[in-house]
Amino acid sequence: MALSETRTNHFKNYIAGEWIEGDSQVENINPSDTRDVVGLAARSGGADLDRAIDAAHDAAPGWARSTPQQRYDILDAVGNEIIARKDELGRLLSREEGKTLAEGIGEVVRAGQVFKFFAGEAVRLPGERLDSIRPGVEVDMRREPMGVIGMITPWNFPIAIPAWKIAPALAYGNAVVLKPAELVPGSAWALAEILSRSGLPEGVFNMVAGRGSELGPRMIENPKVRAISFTGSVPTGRGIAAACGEHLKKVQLEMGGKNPLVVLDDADLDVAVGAALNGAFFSTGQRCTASSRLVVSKGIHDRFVSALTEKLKTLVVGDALDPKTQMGPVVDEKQLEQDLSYVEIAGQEGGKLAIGGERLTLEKPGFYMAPALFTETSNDMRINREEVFGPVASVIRVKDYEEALHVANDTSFGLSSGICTTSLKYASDFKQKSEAGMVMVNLPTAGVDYNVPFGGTKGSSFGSREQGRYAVEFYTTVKTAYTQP
Ligand SMILES: NC(=O)C1=CN([C@@H]2O[C@H](COP(=O)(O)OP(=O)(O)OC[C@H]3O[C@@H](n4cnc5c(N)ncnc54)[C@H](OP(=O)(O)O)[C@@H]3O)[C@@H](O)[C@H]2O)C=CC1
Ligand SMILES: O=C(O)CCC(=O)C(=O)O
Repeated sequence: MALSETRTNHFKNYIAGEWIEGDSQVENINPSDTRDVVGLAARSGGADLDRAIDAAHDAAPGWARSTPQQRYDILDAVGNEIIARKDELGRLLSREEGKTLAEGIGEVVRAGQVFKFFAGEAVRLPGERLDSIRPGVEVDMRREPMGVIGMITPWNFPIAIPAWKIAPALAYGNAVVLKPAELVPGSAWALAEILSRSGLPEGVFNMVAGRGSELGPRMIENPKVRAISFTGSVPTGRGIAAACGEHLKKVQLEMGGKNPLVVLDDADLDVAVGAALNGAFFSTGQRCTASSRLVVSKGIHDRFVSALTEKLKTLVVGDALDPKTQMGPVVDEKQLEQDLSYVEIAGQEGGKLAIGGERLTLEKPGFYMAPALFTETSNDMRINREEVFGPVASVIRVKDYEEALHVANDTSFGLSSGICTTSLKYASDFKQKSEAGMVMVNLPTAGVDYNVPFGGTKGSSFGSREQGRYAVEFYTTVKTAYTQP
């Protein structure tokens, strides 16, 4: 089933080893050119979801008994195919989500690397053995699969986020039911299509597309689903956590951020401006790790603002598939309205708009916006408390490192944080005292490695970490076995 840029693609569900139409279909629209329909995607109701969960439940015991070598071979081959097709899959991703082609291809490669990483993890699943407190008794601790894992994924990383949930789940012997975001069904479909030819037994991987508000609660209520992994907004995440609590289901949530990038007087200006530009505006600011608060000390403030403003003046906003584009469109009309409304709110609260913030009308009809930078903001303004999830950043002027640290930590979120400084003392202190799950020194707050843990503190994350070998915690349960030989 090859992808087409000229014919209409049909993004079906994948259930029990078969491609299934949904109850109805929704158009997958290209945000760079709304005349372009990327495909027609299945929209299913509860019956398809129930069948997918049944299929996963039936397949789970067999897959749990598969050998580490079988899992390695399948996951490694999936990773290889994704990487080999990076240009084609990157185009599809950028066409449906709106990040630039370079970012789309980069994300596809990341997804492939994730599969290859977890192929390796499948053959080195750790166990432990301890001496019992009783004479002659042996105690073993083994990690076993959970069973069926339900996954609910967002639109902003349409292939990498499904990949970093699916790959560890399969590596550790679980069966999967994925519900991708309705806005970006193509990339999830392409991944499912690769998995469908990978040699996985029928039912081990299933994908059902449809409205989250309908399928999400139904997935959580189903007793055959043992754990839910979610990435998305805070309100949806909170609802999922509450429902999982009621149904005693293991849950992992990755949600928003209001990530600070601290810039100190002694920072290398080019490094700081580069980190801010990348962290705040690349991927159109649609990253939970985006640097939406730029906390800048007073000695470098004016130089930093002026250099960043100059960069933004020349940032090329346009069609995601045009190689000259440096920032693609916003994902859809609703998100664009949200971004523009925060520009208005920031202005009303006294923020000074240094540049951007308006809707752009370009040659092709799309959801384009000029990247916005606010100055003279304070940390109590809504623009600095609530996640915008678009190309909007604000500068908060502080007097010194101590105030910067305080402002950085004064938030209900705690996903990532960054500091630009040439001082080892401040870098080291910040790494220790920042209340974020991921801390960057002289690097953007966004753009993480696939082989280390990902996640935050406070309102950003809940449950154990994703990615790297720490993912084993969520996707397995520990069995303690006592033996009297
Ligand atoms: N942290 C992150 O990475 C992300 C954060 N966001 C934030 O969320 C805001 C809104 O974006 P949105 O896409 O609506 O985010 P949501 O949290 O609503 O969507 C994320 C996923 O959850 C599903 N979902 C929606 N409602 C429910 C529910 N009641 N139960 C279970 N699953 C559900 C969605 O399905 P479907 O979309 O198919 O209905 C999607 O697959 C953004 O503006 C941004 O601030 C958004 C995306 C990613
Ligand atoms: O910054 C990154 O590399 C990952 C961001 C992410 O996972 C997200 O925005 O959901």
